[in-house]
Amino acid sequence: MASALCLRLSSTFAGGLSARCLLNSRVQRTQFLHMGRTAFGAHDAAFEAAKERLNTLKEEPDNNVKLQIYALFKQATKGPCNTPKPGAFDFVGRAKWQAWSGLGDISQDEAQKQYIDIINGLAGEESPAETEQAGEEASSYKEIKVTKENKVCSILLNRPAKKNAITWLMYNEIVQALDDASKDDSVTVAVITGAGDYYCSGNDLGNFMNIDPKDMPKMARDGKELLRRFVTAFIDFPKPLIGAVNGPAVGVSVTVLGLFDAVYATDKATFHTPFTELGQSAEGCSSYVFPKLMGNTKANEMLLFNKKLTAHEACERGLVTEVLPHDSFQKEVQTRVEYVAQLPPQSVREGKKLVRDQEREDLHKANEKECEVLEGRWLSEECVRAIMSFFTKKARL
Ligand SMILES: CCCCC/C=C/CC(=O)SCCNC(=O)CCNC(=O)[C@H](O)C(C)(C)COP(=O)(O)OP(=O)(O)OC[C@H]1O[C@@H](n2cnc3c(N)ncnc32)[C@H](O)[C@@H]1OP(=O)(O)O
Repeated sequence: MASALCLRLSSTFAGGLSARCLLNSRVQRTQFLHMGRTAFGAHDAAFEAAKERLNTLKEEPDNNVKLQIYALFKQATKGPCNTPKPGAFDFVGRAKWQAWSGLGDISQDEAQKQYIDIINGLAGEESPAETEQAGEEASSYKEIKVTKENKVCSILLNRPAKKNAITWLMYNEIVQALDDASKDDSVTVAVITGAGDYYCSGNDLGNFMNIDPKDMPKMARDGKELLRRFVTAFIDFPKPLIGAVNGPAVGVSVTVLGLFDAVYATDKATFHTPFTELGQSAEGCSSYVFPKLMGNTKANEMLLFNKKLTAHEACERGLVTEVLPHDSFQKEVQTRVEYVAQLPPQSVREGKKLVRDQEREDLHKANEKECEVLEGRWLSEECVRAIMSFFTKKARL
């Protein structure tokens, strides 16, 4: 069943690439050349250039972006969707159909324009030379930004356009940054925060797309291993780790907060772990830590029944140390972090170790167990359907 349901949004249907396929035959090319302005739109040259640019992108766009590109290409070249809706189990076909029909009757000209804008935007993102030349520390990180200053290592989740959703790359980068901060003697404290209006929207649901059905079990195994390593990096981080929750937090970004040493939240932050809505299950050691922090019934309210907490509720339940006013959040957090940074580092490390050692083994066991259960969940029909709903814009939290 899992393989029948899994999604494959391969690049061959993503607009420009399918454009190339569409125009492969001589007849099609001739038709294309004779379509002219009325059949297409006022941006023909730029549209052609955008198609070429799409083929030269170094990184494949996210699947939902591919869907958008596909839909706009169809609308620009064929007009409004006029094909029958694919059957219930043709998930990819339905996603494509829904994306195209979702454009309604916007004109071919407008579709061309949006297609060009998206592709030019993607191409622009691939040349971020200006920020690097602005004198910032050279860094190999792509989706987080790490800065070290005055003994503080700051890890910024840096995909604001996607609400800082965590991709496979980003999980790896966070593990790498924590490992580096733990070994760097110039660092006494680490802080994690988010760019833009969100702290983090949790696991990037695109992590589960673009998978060939036969590769689903491997994807689940690899995901389990990556998640295990990710959570382990938090359990064993030896220095003080502080969360600066600058906005809403979702999923795995909430659960691992239970492994931080202090969590400061703006009064605009919310805390949401919608695992069962997504056909998934608890991770980040939350099945162990949350009941200890807040008691079983309150933990269940979050982990099983998906209750979204305000910052004050999260503080009452012990997940947040202190709620700070949004307008002075950065400044207030900085004061607290600077205080921790100048404390005698060995003393703080020994103190943290004493506390963590009380439950370290149990945390590792909880992590193992949670990852095992999740591996099975990712292969379930419930989970695949929930992710599909997200990408076809039927369901947002
Ligand atoms: C190694 C694997 C380990 C796996 C560990 C498992 C972890 C479990 C979890 O973390 S479960 C939580 C998963 N997260 C979600 O379900 C959140 C999904 N997102 C939303 O519901 C909404 O986007 C929102 C409520 C976070 C924000 O809504 P809003 O309307 O304000 O904004 P948009 O929906 O328009 O979002 C802006 C763009 O960001 C993309 N995006 C947001 N969150 C995610 C995400 N988690 N995964 C992928 N993409 C995300 C969204 O698609 C928009 O992109 P677009 O502009 O290109 O459409």
